[in-house]
Amino acid sequence: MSTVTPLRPAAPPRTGRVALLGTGVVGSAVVERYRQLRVRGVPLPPFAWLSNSRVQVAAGDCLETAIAQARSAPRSGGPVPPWAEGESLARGDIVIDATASDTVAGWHPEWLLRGIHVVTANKLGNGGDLARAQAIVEAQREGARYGDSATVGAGLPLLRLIRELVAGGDRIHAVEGVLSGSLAWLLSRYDDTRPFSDLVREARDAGYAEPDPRQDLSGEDVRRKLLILARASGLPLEAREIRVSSLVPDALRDAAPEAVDAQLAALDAPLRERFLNAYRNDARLCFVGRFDAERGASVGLRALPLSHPLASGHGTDNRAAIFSDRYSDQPLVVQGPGAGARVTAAALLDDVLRIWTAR
Ligand SMILES: NC(=O)C1=CN([C@@H]2O[C@H](COP(=O)(O)OP(=O)(O)OC[C@H]3O[C@@H](n4cnc5c(N)ncnc54)[C@H](O)[C@@H]3O)[C@@H](O)[C@H]2O)C=CC1
Ligand SMILES: N[C@@H](CC=O)C(=O)O
Repeated sequence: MSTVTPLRPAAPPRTGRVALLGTGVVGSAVVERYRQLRVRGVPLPPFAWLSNSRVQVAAGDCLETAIAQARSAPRSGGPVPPWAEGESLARGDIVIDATASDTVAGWHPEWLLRGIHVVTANKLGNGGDLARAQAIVEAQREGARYGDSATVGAGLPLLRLIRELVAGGDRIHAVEGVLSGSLAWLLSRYDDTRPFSDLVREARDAGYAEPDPRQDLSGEDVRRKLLILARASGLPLEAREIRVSSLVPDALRDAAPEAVDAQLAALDAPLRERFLNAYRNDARLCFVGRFDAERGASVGLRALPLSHPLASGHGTDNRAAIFSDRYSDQPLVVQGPGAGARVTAAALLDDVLRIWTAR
């Protein structure tokens, strides 16, 4: 009798492509990293197309040409985004959202329901309206996956850690931390030798700030991150339940987008006063977000003693302490760079790879 080694059925060919929305600071870094990873032989899905608010461009053979074409496309005032009318997405595709657009975030649940995986740096998916965040969780039951590592800490393993603790049966009691990379950078650089507003421009040019830096300075960006973390912890928090102390004076808050730069100097005097008060008391200014399952949630500037664990980071470092059943006395602490195009792009492509290689 001959022995026959059973043949393994051939693995079905992989279908699915990647498409990118947003060709700004983060989107451009995604394209750059995608190219580098391909050269190194990392197995990534083929690139179908990329789009911004003006145009949709097929990736073709040269991604650099495609992104240059998209970035130089003239402004279009149409009400419908170009990708909504252009080549569509199909089941198994992975769409990367590198925009700050509420319209795009509104599509996340719809794409998931259609079997399209979503990978996002845009926090308005699960860090905005609670109903949308819940729809995103529901829609994943259909099989498509949601990659949101980039939305908190620019990919630091903080969100993942919370989900793993929850999956292991731990209850999260509180999370407290410095969750804004741009504000961490600003407050670690500010020493009253240059106006605060100058540093804000530098943070914007370095790619740490939001497209509108008022989103950082008002605490709105940290509020979104706190919502994402709280919801991942099982707390269905609404934006209005977080007390936010904004750093933005009224004149800057009310400025039209094109007038923001000219109004940034309104930040200088109040920030100088807060800095000098902290300095005289041997304290350091830190912008801190905290949610507590029992005591509510808040976001704002605090003067912390130099010995405080949250006062120890450098540059864009985020630092977050997780208190849970198993980490009740000594918190679990995560620290590392929490803003910047390169770390964010890496987090997005990590999620793409996780989805692509798990199929
Ligand atoms: N810079 C950072 O360190 C981090 C940024 N993020 C997030 O990444 C996202 C992108 O940030 P940036 O690249 O700095 O912004 P950006 O302003 O440089 O680029 C935004 C892009 O989105 C496009 N866009 C806007 N509306 C669109 C629409 N309806 N359809 C298609 N494209 C549209 C714009 O045309 C532009 O290409 C934001 O949500 C931000 O919060 C997340 C983590 C870290
Ligand atoms: N503007 C954000 C960028 C990352 O989310 C920040 O400053 O942390």
